Amino acid sequence: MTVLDTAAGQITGGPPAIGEPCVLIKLGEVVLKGKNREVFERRLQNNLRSAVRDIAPVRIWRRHGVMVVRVERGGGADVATVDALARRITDVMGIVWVHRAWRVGKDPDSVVGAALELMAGRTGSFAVRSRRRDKRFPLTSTELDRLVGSKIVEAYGLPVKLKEPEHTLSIEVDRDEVFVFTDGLPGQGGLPVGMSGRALVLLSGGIDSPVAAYRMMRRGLRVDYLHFSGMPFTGPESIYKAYALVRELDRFQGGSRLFVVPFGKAQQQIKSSGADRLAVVAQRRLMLRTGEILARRLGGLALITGDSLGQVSSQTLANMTAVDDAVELPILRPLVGMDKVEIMDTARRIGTLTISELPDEDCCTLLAPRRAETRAKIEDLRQIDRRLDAEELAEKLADSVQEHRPVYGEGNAA
Ligand SMILES: Nc1ncnc2c1ncn2[C@@H]1O[C@H](COP(=O)(O)OP(=O)(O)OP(=O)(O)O)[C@@H](O)[C@H]1O
Repeated sequence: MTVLDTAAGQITGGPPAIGEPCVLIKLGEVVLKGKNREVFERRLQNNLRSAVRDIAPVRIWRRHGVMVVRVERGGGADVATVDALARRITDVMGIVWVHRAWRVGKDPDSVVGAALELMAGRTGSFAVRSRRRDKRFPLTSTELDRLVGSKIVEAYGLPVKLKEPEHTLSIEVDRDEVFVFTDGLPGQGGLPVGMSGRALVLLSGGIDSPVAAYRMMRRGLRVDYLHFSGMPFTGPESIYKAYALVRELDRFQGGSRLFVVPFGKAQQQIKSSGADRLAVVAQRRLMLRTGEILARRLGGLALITGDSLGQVSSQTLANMTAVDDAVELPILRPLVGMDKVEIMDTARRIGTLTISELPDEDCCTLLAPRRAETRAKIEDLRQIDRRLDAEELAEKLADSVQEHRPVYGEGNAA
């Protein structure tokens, strides 16, 4: 266990001398939820507990607009564990800032000890900002700022800069304790996963659909994933990619499920139905029909795709409308107004870009016509569907689905 020797500001062995390391969380839109706030916070607390389950058992407290995550008594509240908790919590949706903090007693020495530990190893200017909610504390906020500031200068020689410092050390004096923390890590924002219900993501091996999944989880949807492979006419590479993508995305919700449908034979049927220039849109309609059946079985309320208006010929407004016509569930397209560069930036940040860029034999290349239709007519597509008996075909495809659990565990939302 690591702890601090307050006088020297050094980490040494033994039980904590100055207080308890913990994590402070600033909530995002949850705070705007009025009467529903209670429900949102409960959901967030459940998600937090599940997300950190393999690091440490935790207790979560609400205090003055923040949440405090503390390791359960006997759970090993050392600095390294709490650092790991803070990093993991940055992936839990619904949180704006995550601070590794010290919860200390209401005496100036403990506050100084915590401040020295948090500032150890830093370079650049700093400022101390104290807030005193309990006026019985022996120092005013200005006196506390000065005391802690001078100890940091003495220990580490860092320059004080009150305007736009590189580091801000915050001290909050509450009724029973004091919290000391630094700038912290940005969270994902948004709403807690599970708050908005459940939906099914159509996940190709490409760049866009993983970003679409991320954006909808961030709006509180818990998602399942559906991938169509070209099997038996392609290799399993696209499935491996989908698997790797789901593993990466799982850190935002936990317990993700991937459903895979071998789609090669259905594509052959589309080809021989004479769909020609309409083949890509007809195929997309069949994918969504299949997705709708599966989503209903899973309790999903919507389908999610990575379409972005005008990005490829199948994503014109006319073609999207023609796809919508095949299903009753709403199709959510969170990327519809985003540029490719913006989508790629997000993919890079959430860690899916390098996986999406790996080569694979996409199922959809099997069907690419020489010139794809950009203004598909719904009546023509309905005719193709009748020739295919699309309703029954979609049922068969949904029955042929194979379920995978790329990450084991129960997930962090109900
Ligand atoms: N093989 C597939 N399995 C599951 N969904 C798919 C598949 N192919 C396409 N989709 C869905 O249809 C959307 C549009 O696919 P399309 O191939 O036209 O565009 P894209 O820009 O290449 O998308 P992506 O980058 O997600 O592959 C995808 O974002 C995805 O939601």
